[in-house]
Amino acid sequence: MITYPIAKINIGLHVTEKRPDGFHNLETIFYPIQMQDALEVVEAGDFSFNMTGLTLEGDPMQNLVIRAYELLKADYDLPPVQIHLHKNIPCGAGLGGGSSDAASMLMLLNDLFKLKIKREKLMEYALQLGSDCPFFLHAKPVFATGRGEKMEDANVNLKEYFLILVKPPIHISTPEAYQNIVPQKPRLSLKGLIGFSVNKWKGNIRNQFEPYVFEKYPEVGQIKQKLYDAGASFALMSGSGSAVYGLFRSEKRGLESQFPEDYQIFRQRL
Ligand SMILES: C[C@@](CO)(OP(=O)(O)O)[C@H](O)COP(=O)(O)OP(=O)(O)OC[C@H]1O[C@@H](n2ccc(N)nc2=O)[C@H](O)[C@@H]1O
Ligand SMILES: Nc1ncnc2c1ncn2[C@@H]1O[C@H](COP(=O)(O)OP(=O)(O)O)[C@@H](O)[C@H]1O
Repeated sequence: MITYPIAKINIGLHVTEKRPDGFHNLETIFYPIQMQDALEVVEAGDFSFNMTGLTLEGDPMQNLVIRAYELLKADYDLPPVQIHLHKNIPCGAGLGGGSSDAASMLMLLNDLFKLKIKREKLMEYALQLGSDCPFFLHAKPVFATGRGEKMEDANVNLKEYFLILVKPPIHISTPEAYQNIVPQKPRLSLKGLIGFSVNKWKGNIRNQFEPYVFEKYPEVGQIKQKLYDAGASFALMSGSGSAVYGLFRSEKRGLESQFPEDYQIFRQRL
C-alpha cells in the first residue's frame, strides 16, 4: 500500500505559554500544501526500512515512520513489514514532514491491517509521535491551539493566490527554537485576523519564532524581504523555520534567479 504524506505551512504562529509538561501552548493556522513524500508499506517475512530522496541525519531506526509502526505494534498483533520512504519534504524546515510521515504511517497501517482504530484513538497515537502529527490525520486548514492538537476548521480562502516557498540550506532544531522564545499572548487573535483579506495580513499576522531565527540566520529574514520586494501580498516563515513562503497574486516566474542555487524553491497554485 502506498500513500503520499503532504507538508504544511503555518499562517501565523504564537507561542502563548510554557506548560508544566515542558511543551508550549500555541495558536496557529495549519494550512496543507501539496509538497509530498511517498511512503510504501508491504507485509514481509522480515522487518526492513529503506529510504531514498533527501537524506536525514541521525539513526534511521529512530525514523518517525518506524516509531509509528512500533507504537501500534505494542497494542496490535502486526506482522513484519517492508517500509520504503521517499523523502522530498525538507526537514528542519518548519514544514512538518516528519510528523506527516508518522501520521500517514498510522493511517496506512490502520487500513492495511484493518485494525479499525477510531479517529479519536488515532489522534492519541499521533500526539505521542509529535505535536504537529494530529493535524496530518485530516489535513485541511485549521485554527489550532494546545500543542497543536485542538483544532477547529479555519475559513481561509487562498484560491486567488500562488504560493512560493523558499527553503535555504539551514536546518532549524524545533526544541532549540522553543527554548529561545518568550511566550506571549497575541494582542489580536489569529482566528479574527485570518478573516481579513490577505493584503491586510502583512505586519498583523506574525510568527513568533521569526525574531530568534532571523537574528541567528539573517539570510532567512532576507528571503522574506526578497519575497516582499518581488511583490508578495504576504510573506512569513513557516513553523520554527527555515522555510519562508510568499503569497502572490500572479505566478512570478523567474524568481528562482534571485536566490542561491542551493536554495530549494517550491511553487503551488492554491
Ligand atoms: C513549531 C511547530 C509549529 O507548527 O512546527 P515545526 O517548526 O516543527 O514544523 C510545532 O509546534 C512543532 O511540532 P513538532 O515538530 O511535532 O514537535 P514535537 O516533536 O512534538 O516536539 C519537539 C520539541 O519541541 C518543543 N515543543 C514542541 C511543540 C510544542 N507545542 N511545544 C514545545 O515546547 C518541545 O521541546 C519538544 O520536545
Ligand atoms: N520521516 C521523517 N522525516 C523527517 N524527519 C524525521 C523523520 N523521522 C524522524 N525525523 C526527525 O525529525 C526532525 C524534524 O523533522 P520534521 O518534522 O520534518 O521537521 P520540521 O521541524 O521542520 O517540521 C528531523 O530533524 C529528523 O531528525
